[in-house]
Amino acid sequence: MAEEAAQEHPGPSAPRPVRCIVKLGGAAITNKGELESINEESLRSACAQLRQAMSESEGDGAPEKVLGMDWSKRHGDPADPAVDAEWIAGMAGLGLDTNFIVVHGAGSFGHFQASRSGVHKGGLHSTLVKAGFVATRISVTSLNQEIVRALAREGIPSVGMSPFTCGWSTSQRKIASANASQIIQSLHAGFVPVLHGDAVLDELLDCTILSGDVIIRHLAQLLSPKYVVFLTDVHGVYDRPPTDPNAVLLKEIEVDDKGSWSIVKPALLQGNNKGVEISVAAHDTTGGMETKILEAAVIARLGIDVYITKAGTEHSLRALKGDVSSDSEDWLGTVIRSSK
Ligand SMILES: Nc1ncnc2c1ncn2[C@@H]1O[C@H](COP(=O)(O)OP(=O)(O)OP(=O)(O)O)[C@@H](O)[C@H]1O
Ligand SMILES: C=C(C)CCOP(=O)(O)O
Repeated sequence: MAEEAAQEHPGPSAPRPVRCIVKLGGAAITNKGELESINEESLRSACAQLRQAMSESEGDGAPEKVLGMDWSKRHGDPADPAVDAEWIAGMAGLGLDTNFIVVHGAGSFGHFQASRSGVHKGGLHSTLVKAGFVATRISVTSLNQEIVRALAREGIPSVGMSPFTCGWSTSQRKIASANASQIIQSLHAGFVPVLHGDAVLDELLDCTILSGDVIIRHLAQLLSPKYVVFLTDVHGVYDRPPTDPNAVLLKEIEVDDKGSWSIVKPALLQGNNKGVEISVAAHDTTGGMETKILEAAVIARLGIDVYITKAGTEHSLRALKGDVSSDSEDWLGTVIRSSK
């Protein structure tokens, strides 16, 4: 099935517009250089900021009591988890606008297994690829479980959803089938769906890796969120890899109706048509920052603003709240928007 055809059947209609689709980038929430290692502080702060962005109360300064929803025993915990049943029974509601979708990347989970076995290139007749497919899914779904638990500890009613088990598939790496009805029903029921980049079946290649960035673009086309946020480990898109001390942060990029993009801010780079220089880690199977920019441009062309910024900063909190206007000089990140 062609990608366009896949988009014609989103399933039941969404009750109200999705407020935000957010990518928790693998580079931010994991230690990318260390196999299967979560950056606990970054994950905790991203989840706390998501809660703040969802909070319906203005806040009188007093810390809100959080209804923790992770009632499972954590590895190494001596005691059973505490469940404050009396307090829960007296609660009127969660006080959260949960109309968000979270998608996370793989970081140091999944990419390593996929690149070692070549899952992204396909060929399930090879035992190595088959084993790598299984290993990639074990790795990335274990990260998904940890992220769902971290969100649940912040009182966010999150539910994990894997593209592979929801029946999503590709054809030559492009989304061919991606039924979103379960996502829409979950939103409708007040849950926050938590998807992730995944290993999926491919009509022509047998299998491939579907990036979280591509999933976000697809969901944005289907559900028209008010804005999209990519949280990662750098402040945004630079004119060259940010490891270069002369790299300049691109603060605003415009996308025209043909999909071509141009730098608006900083003014000194306006009209620069040399493009952006990007480096991608050797074990990255989905194209790194390059994929993100391409997918972000498609989203922006729909008239949906995209914010790319660093997780765990005041700038990420503002982005999650949708509080970034075109004249926000003090906001650090890249805004990608339509020129119209
Ligand atoms: N021109 C550039 N501008 C910004 N970042 C760049 C550029 N070139 C390379 N990078 C690198 O891209 C990385 C972020 O992209 P990456 O795809 O790894 O992010 P992510 O979405 O957080 O991770 P994942 O794909 O694992 O979910 C940064 O660590 C940065 O060093
Ligand atoms: C299983 C894998 C490797 C998913 C990759 O997703 P991404 O990190 O969002 O590109």
